Amino acid sequence: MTTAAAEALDEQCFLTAQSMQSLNISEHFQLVKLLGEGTYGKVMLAVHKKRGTPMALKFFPRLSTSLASFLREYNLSLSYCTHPSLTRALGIFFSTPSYYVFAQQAGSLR
Ligand SMILES: Nc1ncnc2c1ncn2[C@@H]1O[C@H](COP(=O)(O)OP(=O)(O)OP(=O)(O)O)[C@@H](O)[C@H]1O
Repeated sequence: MTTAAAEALDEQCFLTAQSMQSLNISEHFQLVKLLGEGTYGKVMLAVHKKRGTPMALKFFPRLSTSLASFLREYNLSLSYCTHPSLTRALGIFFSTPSYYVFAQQAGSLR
C-alpha cells in the first residue's frame, strides 16, 4: 500500500468511527445460519427484519479485536468491493456489547 493510500485509509477509519452505532441485533436482523469462520471471528447469514434483505454479517469479537483493526477491515472491504470477484460490502456496520459487525452481500464466491 502506498503512503497516500495508507493515509486515506486512516482518514476513512477516523471518519467511520464517528458514525458507528450500537445496535441490538435481534431487533434488526434474523440470524439464519453460520456461513463460516475465519481467523478473526464468524460469518452469519442474516435477514434484515424490516426489508427482508439477506446478507452476510461478519462478527469480530470485541475481546480479541481492537476498534482500529475492525474499522480497517470494514473500510478495506468497502474499497475492494468494486472488484467483480469479491462480495460487495453493504455500508452497514455497528457494534453490540460483545461484537463489532459489518455486512457484506451473501455470496457463494468465497
Ligand atoms: N460474504 C460472504 N458470503 C458467504 N459466505 C461468506 C462470506 N464471507 C465469508 N464467508 C464464509 O465465512 C468463512 C470465513 O470468512 P472470513 O472472511 O471470516 O475469513 P477468511 O477470509 O476465509 O479467512 P481469514 O479470516 O483467515 O482471512 C469463509 O471461508 C466463507 O465460507
